[in-house]
Amino acid sequence: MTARRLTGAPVAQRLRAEAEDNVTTLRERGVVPGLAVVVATDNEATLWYVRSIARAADKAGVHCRVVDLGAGAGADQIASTLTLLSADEDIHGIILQTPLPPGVAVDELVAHISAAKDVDGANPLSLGRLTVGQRAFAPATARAVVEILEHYEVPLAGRHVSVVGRSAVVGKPLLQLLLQRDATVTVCHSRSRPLERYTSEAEVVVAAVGRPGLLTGDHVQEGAVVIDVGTNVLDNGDLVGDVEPASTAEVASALTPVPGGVGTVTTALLVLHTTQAALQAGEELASAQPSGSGASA
Ligand SMILES: NC(=O)C1=CN([C@@H]2O[C@H](COP(=O)(O)OP(=O)(O)OC[C@H]3O[C@@H](n4cnc5c(N)ncnc54)[C@H](OP(=O)(O)O)[C@@H]3O)[C@@H](O)[C@H]2O)C=CC1
Ligand SMILES: Nc1nc(=O)c2c([nH]1)NC[C@@H]1CN(c3ccc(C(=O)N[C@@H](CCC(=O)O)C(=O)O)cc3)C=[N+]21
Repeated sequence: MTARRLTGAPVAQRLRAEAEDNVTTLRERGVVPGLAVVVATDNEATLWYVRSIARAADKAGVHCRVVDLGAGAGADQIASTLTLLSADEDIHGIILQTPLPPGVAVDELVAHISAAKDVDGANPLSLGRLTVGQRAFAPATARAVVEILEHYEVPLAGRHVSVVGRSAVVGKPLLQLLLQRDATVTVCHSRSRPLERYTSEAEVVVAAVGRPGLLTGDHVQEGAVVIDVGTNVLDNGDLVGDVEPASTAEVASALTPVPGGVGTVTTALLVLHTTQAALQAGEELASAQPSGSGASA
């Protein structure tokens, strides 16, 4: 079998169109959606990612404010920045980029991002709300996986999905999104041995680990759909996923490429989430300040 390439481009294009519709609606209300990206690192890959978010936002008509606190920023400074942005009316979405300076823990800081502006689902409250089925933004990457599966009409209800990786950014929220769609889900991690025991029984396999070549054709069953979330930069500068494409494509029925797969959709979703947060902020304001006569009934 030669696997079909499930590229992210058509999925991202549809999400961008949705974001542009939202921007048009917002503009009619005199609102320019604003996304703040807080950075405290000089990590090259992160800075590249921040530039690509800023480009995508600009193209969609979303104002992107990069708040670069430098690699020497302390936890207090980052926390107060997030608190200020959470109260800033021009900002509708906030992302805190990792890695953070040594000794600064991300878990406590993300709690300073207001849930309404948490467009990358980083605040533990967002994951909690997602888990019990309340409205919350899922981390863009986790949602990107589901958007790709839905775009290519890969059924999820009643199917077995094996997710490799249990981080709060990908594995855990993805588990919730898949359960919402009635999949049966196995979540694997570094202690799941042998890994193929848990991946070879699944109709859909998602790799989100950060290790080139972790998953091969030997790990998946004939006809499986494989989603590669990994973005690993090799010494020669090449970007590769967690899945060995050649051997996997011989067994799988479909596979997302890296680059050109999940990553492209992730950025589009961050922008879309920001426009959705801006729309929601407007709706909440309207219901909090009733202006018409019927509103007080
Ligand atoms: N395309 C995109 O938009 C994005 C891509 N990524 C990429 O996805 C990858 C994962 O990112 P992230 O979730 O943040 O990474 P983390 O390092 O936070 O988590 C990695 C997970 O993989 C598990 N793991 C490690 N080794 C193995 C192994 N040998 N077998 C099975 N599981 C293993 C870990 O297990 P344990 O919990 O036991 O340690 C952990 O749960 C990275 O390549 C990252 O760059 C991430 C976010 C967005
Ligand atoms: N809390 C958190 N959220 C993240 O979303 C997150 C993170 N942490 N840590 C780091 C990873 C990495 N990541 C990428 C997103 C998009 C591309 C992307 O757009 N890639 C394109 C282009 C790549 C290229 O051409 O170099 C592609 O795959 O086609 C890549 C990588 C988000 N991450």
